[in-house]
Amino acid sequence: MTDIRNSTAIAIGGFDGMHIGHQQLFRALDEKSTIVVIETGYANLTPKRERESFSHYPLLYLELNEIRHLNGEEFIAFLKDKFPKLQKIVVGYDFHFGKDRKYSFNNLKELFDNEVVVVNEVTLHGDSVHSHKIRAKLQIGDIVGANAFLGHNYTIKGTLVSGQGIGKKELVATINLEAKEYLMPKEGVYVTLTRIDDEEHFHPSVSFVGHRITTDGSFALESHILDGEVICKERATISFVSFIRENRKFDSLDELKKAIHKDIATASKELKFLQL
Ligand SMILES: Cc1cc2nc3c(=O)[nH]c(=O)nc-3n(C[C@H](O)[C@H](O)[C@H](O)COP(=O)(O)O)c2cc1C
Ligand SMILES: Nc1ncnc2c1ncn2[C@@H]1O[C@H](COP(=O)(O)OP(=O)(O)O)[C@@H](O)[C@H]1O
Repeated sequence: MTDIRNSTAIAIGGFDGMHIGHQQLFRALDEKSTIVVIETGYANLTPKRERESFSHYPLLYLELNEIRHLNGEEFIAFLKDKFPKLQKIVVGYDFHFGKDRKYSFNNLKELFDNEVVVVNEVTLHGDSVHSHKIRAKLQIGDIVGANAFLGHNYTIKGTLVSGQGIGKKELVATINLEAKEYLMPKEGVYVTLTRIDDEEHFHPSVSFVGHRITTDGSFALESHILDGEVICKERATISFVSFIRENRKFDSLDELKKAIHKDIATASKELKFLQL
């Protein structure tokens, strides 16, 4: 296993999302590098250790409370203690640290006796890429926009829970998931790809996020697999591709069923098109 104490370069930030702005920082790292994650407790795009799926560098997690009181000199000393061979610190143009976020990259440059790389603002179509903007896009169902900022599909890993038991009998079979640590996209129906347990591949799927206002009104995150019956034992991963329609209250299960079949046709068509 890599010993992170041998790292010669680090990138620092919150890194919720591991979006294209963050990826730009990682490009400035060297072979022996570590990503230093400052945990604020608000990460809900790539909560906890999910950030690890989006980089091959090891990650060191620091609680914000551990470092928020440090002044510039103390912060550098803290980093040097963790990384005795440190030669390069990589941060973005808006990186701040210390009490009241008082210190910026300028202070790092003044105080660190080696290289400080400051990555310029990463934008997409003139819009600055940030985690809070990705959250805002997901909350209005703009999956395509969120995915473009992320540089990958928005992905939720959930644990299997039981549903109401009417899906399979009266509608279509679904895998019901719980994923409390993630930001839920706007309520509605989505074209998705779903990975079951530890399978290596994703299945084409259509997913519902929201309160089942037509049936029992409870909240659900559920995925219907399009390429045949599957058995899910413990968990599944939903990768969001695009938004199909809003959540609706139907007058009967029959009408809901018709709508679901239309959703299935939409998702199949879009995913076939993507695979071409
Ligand atoms: C593709 C799809 C679309 C759905 N759309 C709606 C909807 O618009 N309104 C709603 O109340 N429930 C919707 N549902 C959720 C169903 O109400 C739910 O699957 C049904 O209540 C069965 O739940 P169960 O799996 O817990 O038995 C949708 C489910 C799927 C798979
Ligand atoms: N759009 C961007 N362009 C360049 N650097 C960025 C961008 N977004 C974040 N960074 C840098 O990445 C690191 C992590 O930032 P963080 O505050 O966690 O991201 P966000 O602003 O997306 O929540 C910081 O060093 C920050 O300056």
